[in-house]
Amino acid sequence: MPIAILGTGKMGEALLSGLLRAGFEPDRVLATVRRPERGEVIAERYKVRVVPNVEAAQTASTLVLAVKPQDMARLLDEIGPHVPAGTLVISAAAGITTAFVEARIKERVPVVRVMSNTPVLVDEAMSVISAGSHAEEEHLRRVEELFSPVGKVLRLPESLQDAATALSGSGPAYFFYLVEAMVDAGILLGMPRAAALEMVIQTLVGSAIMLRDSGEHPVILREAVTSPGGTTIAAVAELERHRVRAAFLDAISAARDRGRELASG
Ligand SMILES: NC(=O)C1=CN([C@@H]2O[C@H](COP(=O)(O)OP(=O)(O)OC[C@H]3O[C@@H](n4cnc5c(N)ncnc54)[C@H](O)[C@@H]3O)[C@@H](O)[C@H]2O)C=CC1
Ligand SMILES: O=C(O)[C@@H]1CCC=N1
Repeated sequence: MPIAILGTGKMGEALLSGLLRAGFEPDRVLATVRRPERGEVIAERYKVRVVPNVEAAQTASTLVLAVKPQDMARLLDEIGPHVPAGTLVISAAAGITTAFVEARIKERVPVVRVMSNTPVLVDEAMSVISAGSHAEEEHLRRVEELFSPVGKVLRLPESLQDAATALSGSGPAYFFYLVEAMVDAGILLGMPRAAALEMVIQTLVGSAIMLRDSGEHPVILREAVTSPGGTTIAAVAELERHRVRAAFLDAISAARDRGRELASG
């Protein structure tokens, strides 16, 4: 039985491409779109069948809902009466609770909420999953099987999903923002733009791999770079003076709060 992505935008396409890289046959994957031109692009690029939402809901044994939170109620109103019992429904939207999805589907179906992130495009996603009230161990395992080929999967209680959205769902944006800011700093110091970008990206990649593979706490890794009376501490002192750590705490709390608001439109 096929799997269907409903709402094949940026995240839906990233998940679709991940499923195909993980070995799903294109003829076992369905996609739905709002705009026909987008449908042509998706069908041409991935050789999957683009179908109406109701057909996807009636045909697929697993549905991945990847529309924007603000569009979720309308999508569920459309497909809710047609989703057969036993269909696994995976919601990938920020802020939308499993209860919100369950309440709009006529049959009693297992719902699993997933917060993934765009590194799914390079098989390095962080996907946080939580079970809805009718989802059992076997459903969580099926979701793990779907998402583990494209990155890490972590089970957490649904009460932490908005925090996960703020931390890892939106997280790539914070690193890209940091890269932009560091490249600007390089430009300020007279570094050619291309050289600055290359230096910052390689520094980020090297640091990320050290964090992942060394098992050391980030404080230890930072201390190893920070010589007494040296250059790094001069920079860290400025970051502290500008309250960058406090800004991160506030920023990520704001993202969590925004997630909580999204289900109400
Ligand atoms: N972009 C990201 O980094 C992440 C996004 N998400 C979640 O993924 C979801 C999608 O986000 P994006 O891909 O960024 O947005 P997007 O706007 O690129 O994709 C949504 C797609 O759904 C389509 N759509 C809307 N209503 C539809 C309907 N009734 N039937 C069929 N298609 C419909 C839109 O035309 C659009 O192509 C959101 O709920 C977001 O919270 C989750 C994690 C990360
Ligand atoms: O910005 C957003 O609302 C989505 C959810 C997580 C990442 N992007």
